[in-house]
Amino acid sequence: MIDSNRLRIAVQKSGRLCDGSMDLLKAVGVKFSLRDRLLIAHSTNQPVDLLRVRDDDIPGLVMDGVVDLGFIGENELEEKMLERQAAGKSSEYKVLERLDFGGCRLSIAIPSEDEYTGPEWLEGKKIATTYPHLLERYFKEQGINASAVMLNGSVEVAPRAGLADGICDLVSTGATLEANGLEEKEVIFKSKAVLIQRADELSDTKQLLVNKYLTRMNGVMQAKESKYIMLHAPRTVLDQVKSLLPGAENPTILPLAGNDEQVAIHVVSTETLFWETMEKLKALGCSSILVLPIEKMLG
Ligand SMILES: Nc1ncnc2c1ncn2[C@@H]1O[C@H](COP(=O)(O)OP(=O)(O)OP(=O)(O)O)[C@@H](O)[C@H]1O
Ligand SMILES: O=P(O)(O)OC[C@H]1O[C@H](OP(=O)(O)OP(=O)(O)O)[C@H](O)[C@@H]1O
Ligand SMILES: [Mg+2]
Repeated sequence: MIDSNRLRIAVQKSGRLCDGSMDLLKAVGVKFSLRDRLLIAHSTNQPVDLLRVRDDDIPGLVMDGVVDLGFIGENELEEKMLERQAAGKSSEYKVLERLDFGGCRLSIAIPSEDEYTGPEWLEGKKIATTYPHLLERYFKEQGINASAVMLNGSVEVAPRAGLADGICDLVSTGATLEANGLEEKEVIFKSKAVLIQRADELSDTKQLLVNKYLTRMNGVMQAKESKYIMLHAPRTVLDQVKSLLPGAENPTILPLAGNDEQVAIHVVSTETLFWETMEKLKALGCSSILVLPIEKMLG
Protein backbone atom coordinates (compact mmCIF):
# COMPACT_ATOMS: atom_id res chain seq x y z
CA MET A 1 0.00 0.00 0.00
CA ILE A 2 1.16 3.52 -0.80
CA ASP A 3 0.54 6.11 1.92
CA SER A 4 0.02 9.64 0.54
CA ASN A 5 1.72 11.23 3.55
CA ARG A 6 4.96 9.60 2.56
CA LEU A 7 7.19 11.07 -0.12
CA ARG A 8 7.02 9.00 -3.31
CA ILE A 9 10.13 8.75 -5.42
CA ALA A 10 10.41 6.98 -8.79
CA VAL A 11 13.75 5.37 -9.63
CA GLN A 12 14.90 3.14 -12.48
CA LYS A 13 14.58 -0.46 -11.35
CA SER A 14 17.72 -1.62 -13.11
CA GLY A 15 20.02 0.02 -15.62
CA ARG A 16 22.41 2.92 -15.97
CA LEU A 17 20.68 5.25 -13.49
CA CYS A 18 19.92 2.74 -10.79
CA ASP A 19 23.16 2.74 -8.77
CA GLY A 20 23.64 6.52 -8.94
CA SER A 21 20.09 7.18 -7.70
CA MET A 22 20.18 4.59 -4.93
CA ASP A 23 23.66 5.68 -3.78
CA LEU A 24 22.51 9.28 -3.55
CA LEU A 25 19.42 8.34 -1.51
CA LYS A 26 21.60 6.31 0.82
CA ALA A 27 24.09 9.17 1.15
CA VAL A 28 21.33 11.59 2.23
CA GLY A 29 20.23 9.13 4.89
CA VAL A 30 17.27 7.32 3.27
CA LYS A 31 17.64 3.59 3.85
CA PHE A 32 15.92 0.69 2.10
CA SER A 33 16.16 -3.04 2.36
CA LEU A 34 15.40 -3.92 -1.24
CA ARG A 35 13.93 -7.23 -2.24
CA ASP A 36 14.53 -7.67 -5.93
CA ARG A 37 11.16 -8.07 -7.54
CA LEU A 38 9.20 -5.56 -5.50
CA LEU A 39 7.79 -2.59 -7.40
CA ILE A 40 7.34 -0.58 -4.22
CA ALA A 41 9.93 -0.31 -1.46
CA HIS A 42 9.38 1.43 1.87
CA SER A 43 12.26 3.23 3.54
CA THR A 44 13.14 1.68 6.86
CA ASN A 45 14.04 5.01 8.51
CA GLN A 46 12.33 7.88 6.61
CA PRO A 47 8.75 8.63 5.40
CA VAL A 48 9.74 7.73 1.84
CA ASP A 49 8.43 5.13 -0.63
CA LEU A 50 10.26 4.12 -3.79
CA LEU A 51 8.57 3.17 -7.02
CA ARG A 52 10.99 1.03 -9.02
CA VAL A 53 10.10 1.21 -12.69
CA ARG A 54 11.51 1.39 -16.23
CA ASP A 55 13.06 4.77 -16.85
CA ASP A 56 10.60 5.43 -19.73
CA ASP A 57 7.77 5.59 -17.18
CA ILE A 58 9.40 8.08 -14.79
CA PRO A 59 8.67 11.40 -16.58
CA GLY A 60 4.97 10.48 -16.96
CA LEU A 61 4.65 9.43 -13.31
CA VAL A 62 6.02 12.83 -12.21
CA MET A 63 4.02 14.83 -14.79
CA ASP A 64 0.80 13.05 -13.78
CA GLY A 65 1.57 13.66 -10.10
CA VAL A 66 1.57 9.93 -9.31
CA VAL A 67 4.96 10.35 -7.63
CA ASP A 68 6.49 13.44 -5.99
CA LEU A 69 10.06 13.05 -7.24
CA GLY A 70 11.90 11.10 -9.92
CA PHE A 71 15.48 10.41 -10.93
CA ILE A 72 15.71 10.51 -14.72
CA GLY A 73 18.07 11.18 -17.64
CA GLU A 74 17.44 14.55 -19.33
CA ASN A 75 17.27 12.77 -22.71
CA GLU A 76 14.31 10.62 -21.62
CA LEU A 77 12.70 13.53 -19.79
CA GLU A 78 12.86 15.87 -22.80
CA GLU A 79 11.65 13.14 -25.20
CA LYS A 80 8.66 12.30 -23.02
CA MET A 81 7.87 15.99 -22.55
CA LEU A 82 7.73 16.51 -26.33
CA GLU A 83 5.68 13.32 -26.76
CA ARG A 84 3.16 14.37 -24.12
CA GLN A 85 2.97 17.93 -25.46
CA ALA A 86 2.14 16.53 -28.91
CA ALA A 87 -0.56 14.35 -27.34
CA GLY A 88 -2.01 17.29 -25.35
CA LYS A 89 -1.11 15.71 -21.99
CA SER A 90 0.32 17.55 -18.98
CA SER A 91 4.07 17.87 -19.36
CA GLU A 92 5.15 20.06 -16.45
CA TYR A 93 7.78 19.37 -13.81
CA LYS A 94 10.43 21.19 -11.77
CA VAL A 95 14.14 20.33 -11.98
CA LEU A 96 15.52 20.22 -8.44
CA GLU A 97 19.09 19.24 -9.19
CA ARG A 98 21.35 18.29 -12.09
CA LEU A 99 23.27 15.26 -10.86
CA ASP A 100 26.81 14.01 -11.32
CA PHE A 101 26.02 10.72 -13.08
CA GLY A 102 24.33 9.43 -16.25
CA GLY A 103 26.35 11.75 -18.47
CA CYS A 104 25.90 10.92 -22.15
CA ARG A 105 24.96 12.53 -25.47
CA LEU A 106 22.34 11.79 -28.10
CA SER A 107 24.11 11.68 -31.44
CA ILE A 108 23.50 10.91 -35.07
CA ALA A 109 25.90 8.28 -36.40
CA ILE A 110 26.27 6.81 -39.88
CA PRO A 111 28.20 3.85 -41.36
CA SER A 112 31.96 4.62 -41.37
CA GLU A 113 32.20 3.97 -45.12
CA ASP A 114 29.67 6.71 -45.96
CA GLU A 115 31.03 10.16 -46.67
CA TYR A 116 29.30 12.70 -44.45
CA THR A 117 29.01 16.18 -45.91
CA GLY A 118 27.18 17.91 -43.05
CA PRO A 119 23.54 17.92 -41.88
CA GLU A 120 22.37 18.13 -45.54
CA TRP A 121 23.59 14.52 -45.93
CA LEU A 122 20.53 13.55 -43.87
CA GLU A 123 18.09 14.92 -46.45
CA GLY A 124 15.63 12.18 -47.48
CA LYS A 125 17.34 9.63 -45.21
CA LYS A 126 15.87 7.23 -42.64
CA ILE A 127 17.37 7.42 -39.16
CA ALA A 128 16.62 4.76 -36.54
CA THR A 129 16.12 5.98 -32.98
CA THR A 130 14.41 5.51 -29.64
CA TYR A 131 14.08 9.31 -29.42
CA PRO A 132 11.87 10.30 -32.41
CA HIS A 133 10.67 13.60 -30.94
CA LEU A 134 14.16 14.89 -30.15
CA LEU A 135 15.35 13.77 -33.58
CA GLU A 136 12.42 15.36 -35.40
CA ARG A 137 12.99 18.59 -33.49
CA TYR A 138 16.60 18.54 -34.73
CA PHE A 139 15.48 17.90 -38.34
CA LYS A 140 13.08 20.82 -38.06
CA GLU A 141 15.72 23.17 -36.60
CA GLN A 142 18.06 22.24 -39.45
CA GLY A 143 15.34 22.49 -42.10
CA ILE A 144 15.92 18.89 -43.17
CA ASN A 145 13.36 16.50 -44.61
CA ALA A 146 14.22 13.13 -43.15
CA SER A 147 12.35 10.44 -41.26
CA ALA A 148 12.79 8.96 -37.81
CA VAL A 149 12.32 5.18 -37.65
CA MET A 150 11.30 4.22 -34.12
CA LEU A 151 13.16 1.27 -32.58
CA ASN A 152 13.07 0.41 -28.88
CA GLY A 153 16.31 -1.56 -28.82
CA SER A 154 19.29 -2.67 -30.95
CA VAL A 155 19.20 0.67 -32.72
CA GLU A 156 22.86 0.36 -33.68
CA VAL A 157 22.25 -2.67 -35.93
CA ALA A 158 19.55 -0.90 -37.99
CA PRO A 159 21.86 0.34 -40.82
CA ARG A 160 23.45 -3.11 -41.30
CA ALA A 161 20.01 -4.73 -41.23
CA GLY A 162 18.91 -2.36 -44.01
CA LEU A 163 16.27 -0.71 -41.78
CA ALA A 164 17.80 2.77 -41.86
CA ASP A 165 20.64 4.87 -43.29
CA GLY A 166 21.92 5.96 -39.91
CA ILE A 167 21.04 6.04 -36.23
CA CYS A 168 20.43 8.55 -33.48
CA ASP A 169 21.34 6.98 -30.13
CA LEU A 170 23.03 7.59 -26.80
CA VAL A 171 26.81 7.70 -26.79
CA SER A 172 29.20 7.78 -23.89
CA THR A 173 32.60 6.25 -24.70
CA GLY A 174 31.73 5.60 -28.37
CA ALA A 175 32.58 1.88 -28.00
CA THR A 176 29.10 0.70 -29.09
CA LEU A 177 29.25 2.80 -32.26
CA GLU A 178 32.76 1.59 -33.08
CA ALA A 179 31.79 -2.05 -32.55
CA ASN A 180 28.99 -1.58 -35.07
CA GLY A 181 31.03 0.21 -37.74
CA LEU A 182 29.33 3.56 -37.14
CA GLU A 183 30.76 7.07 -36.78
CA GLU A 184 29.33 9.86 -34.67
CA LYS A 185 28.54 12.92 -36.80
CA GLU A 186 26.19 15.26 -34.93
CA VAL A 187 25.51 15.66 -31.20
CA ILE A 188 21.87 16.70 -30.92
CA PHE A 189 21.39 16.63 -27.12
CA LYS A 190 23.68 16.52 -24.08
CA SER A 191 22.31 14.75 -21.05
CA LYS A 192 22.88 14.04 -17.37
CA ALA A 193 20.69 12.51 -14.71
CA VAL A 194 18.40 14.99 -12.94
CA LEU A 195 16.14 14.92 -9.91
CA ILE A 196 12.70 16.28 -10.79
CA GLN A 197 9.62 17.15 -8.76
CA ARG A 198 5.95 17.23 -9.78
CA ALA A 199 4.80 20.71 -10.84
CA ASP A 200 1.93 21.14 -8.36
CA GLU A 201 2.54 22.11 -4.73
CA LEU A 202 3.55 19.45 -2.23
CA SER A 203 2.26 19.60 1.34
CA ASP A 204 4.46 21.74 3.60
CA THR A 205 5.72 18.67 5.43
CA LYS A 206 6.74 16.94 2.22
CA GLN A 207 8.37 20.06 0.76
CA LEU A 208 10.41 20.57 3.94
CA LEU A 209 11.59 16.99 3.69
CA VAL A 210 12.54 17.44 0.02
CA ASN A 211 14.46 20.63 0.85
CA LYS A 212 16.32 18.84 3.61
CA TYR A 213 17.36 16.03 1.26
CA LEU A 214 18.41 18.57 -1.38
CA THR A 215 20.73 20.39 1.04
CA ARG A 216 22.23 17.04 2.01
CA MET A 217 22.57 16.06 -1.67
CA ASN A 218 24.49 19.24 -2.41
CA GLY A 219 26.76 18.44 0.52
CA VAL A 220 27.41 14.95 -0.81
CA MET A 221 28.12 16.15 -4.36
CA GLN A 222 30.36 18.97 -3.14
CA ALA A 223 32.25 16.51 -0.93
CA LYS A 224 32.90 14.24 -3.94
CA GLU A 225 34.61 17.13 -5.73
CA SER A 226 36.71 18.08 -2.71
CA LYS A 227 39.68 16.59 -0.93
CA TYR A 228 41.10 17.14 2.53
CA ILE A 229 44.82 17.74 2.11
CA MET A 230 47.52 17.66 4.77
CA LEU A 231 51.17 18.40 4.14
CA HIS A 232 54.36 19.79 5.59
CA ALA A 233 55.69 22.86 3.78
CA PRO A 234 58.66 25.21 4.14
CA ARG A 235 57.32 28.55 5.50
CA THR A 236 58.92 30.33 2.51
CA VAL A 237 56.61 28.66 -0.08
CA LEU A 238 53.21 29.16 1.63
CA ASP A 239 51.86 31.47 -1.11
CA GLN A 240 52.88 29.08 -3.89
CA VAL A 241 51.22 26.19 -2.03
CA LYS A 242 47.97 28.17 -1.69
CA SER A 243 47.94 29.02 -5.38
CA LEU A 244 48.39 25.35 -6.31
CA LEU A 245 45.33 24.30 -4.30
CA PRO A 246 42.10 25.94 -5.57
CA GLY A 247 39.56 26.61 -2.87
CA ALA A 248 42.28 26.76 -0.21
CA GLU A 249 42.34 30.51 0.42
CA ASN A 250 42.25 30.13 4.20
CA PRO A 251 44.23 27.05 5.09
CA THR A 252 44.85 25.93 8.65
CA ILE A 253 48.54 26.39 9.42
CA LEU A 254 50.03 24.53 12.38
CA PRO A 255 53.52 24.64 13.86
CA LEU A 256 55.67 21.51 13.74
CA ALA A 257 57.30 20.48 17.01
CA GLY A 258 61.05 21.11 16.92
CA ASN A 259 61.05 22.49 13.36
CA ASP A 260 60.75 26.26 12.85
CA GLU A 261 61.41 26.23 9.12
CA GLN A 262 58.37 24.11 8.29
CA VAL A 263 54.62 24.16 9.04
CA ALA A 264 51.81 21.67 8.67
CA ILE A 265 49.04 22.84 6.31
CA HIS A 266 45.48 21.44 6.31
CA VAL A 267 43.11 22.50 3.50
CA VAL A 268 39.90 21.47 1.80
CA SER A 269 40.59 21.83 -1.91
CA THR A 270 38.53 21.39 -5.05
CA GLU A 271 41.59 20.29 -6.99
CA THR A 272 40.83 17.21 -9.08
CA LEU A 273 43.93 16.55 -11.22
CA PHE A 274 45.72 15.54 -8.13
CA TRP A 275 48.91 13.61 -9.04
CA GLU A 276 50.31 16.56 -11.04
CA THR A 277 49.62 18.95 -8.16
CA MET A 278 51.24 16.62 -5.63
CA GLU A 279 54.36 16.43 -7.79
CA LYS A 280 54.49 20.24 -7.97
CA LEU A 281 54.07 20.49 -4.17
CA LYS A 282 56.92 18.03 -3.70
CA ALA A 283 59.09 20.05 -6.09
CA LEU A 284 58.46 23.10 -3.87
CA GLY A 285 59.97 21.18 -0.94
CA CYS A 286 56.71 19.95 0.64
CA SER A 287 56.64 16.52 2.28
CA SER A 288 54.23 14.08 4.00
CA ILE A 289 51.52 15.03 1.47
CA LEU A 290 48.27 13.25 2.37
CA VAL A 291 45.06 13.45 0.31
CA LEU A 292 41.90 12.23 2.04
CA PRO A 293 38.39 11.79 0.63
CA ILE A 294 35.55 13.74 2.28
CA GLU A 295 32.26 11.93 2.87
CA LYS A 296 29.90 14.80 3.69
CA MET A 297 30.07 18.63 3.87
CA LEU A 298 27.74 21.14 5.47
CA GLY A 299 28.05 24.90 5.72
N1 LIG B 1 26.49 4.81 -21.98
C1 LIG B 1 25.92 5.59 -21.09
N2 LIG B 1 26.66 6.28 -20.22
C2 LIG B 1 26.07 7.08 -19.32
N3 LIG B 1 24.74 7.25 -19.20
C3 LIG B 1 23.98 6.58 -20.03
C4 LIG B 1 24.52 5.71 -21.01
N4 LIG B 1 23.53 5.16 -21.68
C5 LIG B 1 22.42 5.66 -21.13
N5 LIG B 1 22.67 6.51 -20.15
C6 LIG B 1 21.68 7.26 -19.33
O1 LIG B 1 20.99 6.32 -18.52
C7 LIG B 1 19.60 6.26 -18.88
C8 LIG B 1 19.12 4.84 -18.75
O2 LIG B 1 19.85 4.02 -19.61
P1 LIG B 1 19.55 2.46 -19.71
O3 LIG B 1 20.41 1.94 -20.82
O4 LIG B 1 19.69 1.83 -18.37
O5 LIG B 1 18.03 2.56 -20.12
P2 LIG B 1 16.95 1.53 -20.63
O6 LIG B 1 17.62 0.42 -21.37
O7 LIG B 1 15.97 2.39 -21.33
O8 LIG B 1 16.38 0.95 -19.26
P3 LIG B 1 14.87 0.59 -18.81
O9 LIG B 1 14.83 -0.89 -18.76
O10 LIG B 1 14.72 1.22 -17.45
O11 LIG B 1 13.93 1.20 -19.83
C9 LIG B 1 19.55 6.84 -20.29
O12 LIG B 1 18.28 7.36 -20.62
C10 LIG B 1 20.62 7.91 -20.22
O13 LIG B 1 20.13 9.07 -19.57
O1 LIG C 1 29.20 4.93 -26.06
P1 LIG C 1 29.08 3.74 -25.14
O2 LIG C 1 29.94 3.91 -23.92
O3 LIG C 1 29.33 2.45 -25.85
O4 LIG C 1 27.60 3.72 -24.56
C1 LIG C 1 26.48 3.77 -25.40
C2 LIG C 1 25.54 2.65 -25.14
O5 LIG C 1 25.11 2.68 -23.78
C3 LIG C 1 23.69 2.58 -23.74
O6 LIG C 1 23.24 1.28 -23.74
P2 LIG C 1 23.42 0.29 -22.48
O7 LIG C 1 24.82 -0.21 -22.42
O8 LIG C 1 22.93 0.99 -21.26
O9 LIG C 1 22.50 -0.92 -22.85
P3 LIG C 1 21.00 -0.95 -23.42
O10 LIG C 1 21.13 -0.49 -24.86
O11 LIG C 1 20.64 -2.39 -23.30
O12 LIG C 1 20.15 -0.04 -22.58
C4 LIG C 1 23.26 3.25 -25.04
O13 LIG C 1 21.96 2.86 -25.43
C5 LIG C 1 24.32 2.84 -26.03
O14 LIG C 1 23.99 1.65 -26.69
MG1 LIG D 1 14.11 2.79 -20.99
